[in-house]
Amino acid sequence: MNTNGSAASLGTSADDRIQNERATIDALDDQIIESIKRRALISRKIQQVRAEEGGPRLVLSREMSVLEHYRTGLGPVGTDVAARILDLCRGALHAAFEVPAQPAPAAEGERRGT
Ligand SMILES: C=C(O[C@@H]1C=C(C(=O)O)C=C[C@H]1O)C(=O)O
Repeated sequence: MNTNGSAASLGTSADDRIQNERATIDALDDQIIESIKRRALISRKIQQVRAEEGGPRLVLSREMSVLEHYRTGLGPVGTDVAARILDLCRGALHAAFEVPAQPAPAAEGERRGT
């Protein structure tokens, strides 16, 4: 098995083409990752503004139109993609990237050593 995932050895030009295309894929993946992070930050700002005004953090009707947007763009699988992205924007991404790992505060009895 070579680095291109093929047991047969490919010609140099095929190898080069694959490496070039993979560089493009990696660059596109970087853009997708950055876009998801940026989306999550903006989504969180909107959720915070609404919460500060006493509203709900999440709005189902808006989420339905986001799902529909992805379904229109990507077909049925777009709904799954959108669902995962919405999930990340509800907090999973912030939890993974921004909340420093801290030990849970000690319970009352533990602090007193009782
Ligand atoms: C960002 C918003 O708030 C929440 C997050 C959404 C999102 O990440 O797209 C959509 C609806 C809301 O549940 C919004 O209302 O636009």
